[in-house]
Amino acid sequence: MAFRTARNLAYFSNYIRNYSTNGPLVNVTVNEKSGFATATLQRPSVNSLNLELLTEISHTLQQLEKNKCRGLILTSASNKVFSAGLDLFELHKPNADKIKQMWSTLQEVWIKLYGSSYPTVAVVNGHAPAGGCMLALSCEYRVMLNNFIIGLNEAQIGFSAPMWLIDGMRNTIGSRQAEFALTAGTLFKTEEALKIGLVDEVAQSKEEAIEKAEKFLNKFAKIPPHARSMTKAALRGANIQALVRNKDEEVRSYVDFVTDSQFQDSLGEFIELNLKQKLSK
Ligand SMILES: CC/C=C\CCC/C=C/C(=O)SCCNC(=O)CCNC(=O)[C@H](O)C(C)(C)COP(=O)(O)OP(=O)(O)OC[C@H]1O[C@@H](n2cnc3c(N)ncnc32)[C@H](O)[C@@H]1OP(=O)(O)O
Repeated sequence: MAFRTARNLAYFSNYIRNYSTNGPLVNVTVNEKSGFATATLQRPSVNSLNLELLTEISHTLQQLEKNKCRGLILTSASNKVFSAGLDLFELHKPNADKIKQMWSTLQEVWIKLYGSSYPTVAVVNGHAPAGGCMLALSCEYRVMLNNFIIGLNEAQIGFSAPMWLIDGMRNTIGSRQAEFALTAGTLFKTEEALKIGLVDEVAQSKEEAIEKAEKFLNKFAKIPPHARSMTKAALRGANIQALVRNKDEEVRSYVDFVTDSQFQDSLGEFIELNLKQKLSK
């Protein structure tokens, strides 16, 4: 067991509380009874993933792994947006070095979350396009609130989701649905997402969603943690290894792609059409 004594659990809780004070963009709390951690993304206003937020998520996941977390609930402080995906303003006319770091940190986040030894649930309490959907897909279970959207809309913005993310979508909703969804860049409403299996349960409130998430995590209470994590690694390891082998090459091609004028034009159009905040000319 990860926490054999109440003292261990108390130490872990304090550790996480202390750690959380250092992270303004991700707040981590631990339920002392269950030992489950809740990581709440809180970058105003839509948790768009810039380098700072990605770095903090990556660091949080590393700390949770180190401290033998018993289960993670990933959610948002906003009651409208879980995460709006990559920060589109940072992708526009970018500094190549920063984009390089951003992409490489995004890969790290996926590797750590998708490959975590502990069980994970996304409480999707708001919209989750693109990178927001990626975070949810990396978890083992998704509980979503009604009247929001989720999906991989990269095609609409002018690029393709990377292979590891396509595989995650395929594993979750099946090849045929994934092909339809990815080529059209479909964003699904909560009920539609439930129907195709992109989310596992729907909840009417965040409290209900957290209850459902805890119920999922509690399913593993009697399963030896090492057996659970070995099985997860066996199921997910090949996808992770494929990215690890190709990490640097993918960063290089992503930087080339994003800095190209054709992508910049289509990104500019997407921002002008879809976001309230406009580009400074
Ligand atoms: C080769 C590369 C391969 C793969 C990459 C794969 C990984 C991931 C890629 C991505 O994540 S790309 C990002 C895609 N994101 C989107 O398409 C989301 C766009 N945003 C929206 O659709 C909506 O804003 C919303 C998230 C549904 C929320 O709608 P709502 O009406 O509630 O809010 P509003 O539109 O008014 O936005 C509030 C505020 O937030 C700013 N905003 C929104 N999204 C982003 C974003 N992605 N990046 C930066 N900023 C964003 C928006 O401009 C508003 O700002 P303001 O308050 O200052 O006006």
